[in-house]
Amino acid sequence: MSDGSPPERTGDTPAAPGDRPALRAEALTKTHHGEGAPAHAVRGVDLRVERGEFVAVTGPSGAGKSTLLHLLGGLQRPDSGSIRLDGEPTDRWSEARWAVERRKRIGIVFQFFNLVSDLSVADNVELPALLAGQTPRRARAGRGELLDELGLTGKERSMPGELSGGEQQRVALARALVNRPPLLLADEPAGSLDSKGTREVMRLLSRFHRRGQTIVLVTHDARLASAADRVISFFDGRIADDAALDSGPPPRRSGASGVLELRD
Ligand SMILES: Nc1ncnc2c1ncn2[C@@H]1O[C@H](COP(=O)(O)OP(=O)(O)OP(=O)(O)O)[C@@H](O)[C@H]1O
Repeated sequence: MSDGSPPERTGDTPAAPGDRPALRAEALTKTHHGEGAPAHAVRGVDLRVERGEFVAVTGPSGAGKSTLLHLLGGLQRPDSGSIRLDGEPTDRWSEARWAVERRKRIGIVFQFFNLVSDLSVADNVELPALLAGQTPRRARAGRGELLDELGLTGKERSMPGELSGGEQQRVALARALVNRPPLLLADEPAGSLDSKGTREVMRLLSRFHRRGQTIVLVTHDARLASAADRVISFFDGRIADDAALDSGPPPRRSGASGVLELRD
């Protein structure tokens, strides 16, 4: 229909009032054109994530998990398909608009922390808050609260290079969450950590989830995935399985496809 018409009904879900999943992707595709043959990283993915849901996306290397997460966070653009955040279509968002919206409503954490190496811990965490328009006083207060909660009090003036991997990842989490984004996208957030660091990240994600944080987590790690409500198996650019987990560890196999046959 033409522009200006009421929001379209798309996919198999009727557009009921108040029916606003945190995230809705429809028929997403993305092909990377690099040196060699084109990589069909995401091939027609439909995904719905409810508010407050914790979804783990797992699958073999090269399956397209990171690409999917990048699309969901607007870090890459799909070739086709659509993404709605809280029911709002993002298809026409410019890069600048995505940047603004990310600051407000999407926290992103990567495997390699992506901290600014020549800024202190405090500044790394406050920066997104300041960029989002918070007053310095509020940014400082938010930073203090989060660092406290993440067990990093006393590290404010440290530089990232002076911290352990686990500490740096906690700073990255603080930075992703300082604007209290409704949605957290995490790409292998414990990928470079030892088992203690992995446990820490898992505990923190679970804690934020219990408070209502919506989380989409890409991970190879079955332990991390087991903290989620739902595990999506991604294979060859597509969702091969999508299964709810019973709450609380240990996770159980769900059905014949064995979605939790994950190995470290
Ligand atoms: N920027 C890029 N340019 C070219 N090809 C890319 C690019 N990014 C990803 N690819 C290719 O797209 C496919 C999917 O990659 P992606 O990183 O999304 O997979 P993944 O499941 O996250 O893998 P891993 O678990 O190893 O991180 C791979 O074949 C990869 O080589």
